[in-house]
Amino acid sequence: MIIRVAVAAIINQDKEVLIAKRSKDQHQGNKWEFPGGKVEANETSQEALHREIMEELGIDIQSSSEMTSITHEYIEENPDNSKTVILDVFDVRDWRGEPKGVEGQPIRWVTVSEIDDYEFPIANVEIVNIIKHL
Ligand SMILES: Nc1nc2c([nH]c(=O)n2[C@H]2C[C@H](O)[C@@H](COP(=O)(O)OP(=O)(O)OP(=O)(O)O)O2)c(=O)[nH]1
Ligand SMILES: [Mg+2]
Repeated sequence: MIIRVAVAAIINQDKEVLIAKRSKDQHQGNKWEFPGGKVEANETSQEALHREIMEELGIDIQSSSEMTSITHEYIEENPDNSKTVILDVFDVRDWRGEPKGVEGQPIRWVTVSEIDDYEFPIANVEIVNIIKHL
């Protein structure tokens, strides 16, 4: 199974990035993530980004730019559970509203020097690296 995911690196004026905690029942549960979700059929990644970020954080993205795209294969013990994710990552600096964990998920603004204190899915290594060098 291959799934495309739209992901936001939301960065504020203090250069902090917004992270959210995945629930224990989700794939890669209990890890921190950059908010986002699956791209649906008949939707571009950028459209999915705007939709998911409104659903998850209640904010309206005003503009976003492509940051990177990462393909990663998660291999599970049960091969039926293995999946390849394509993470289309966007740099987001401009939005309307105040982010909230709309789905009850903990959210945090973290600085580049704090980011290594959080555990992310392995596919996120390159994203974290890019953010550190912005
Ligand atoms: N949102 C997000 N997903 C990530 C990141 N890193 C990473 O490997 N993933 C993986 C985990 C999941 O397999 C997939 C994203 O799915 P998701 O669970 O966020 O999708 P969704 O918001 O549509 O939610 P759901 O209702 O299906 O749970 O991508 C990340 O930083 N953010
Ligand atoms: Mg999601």
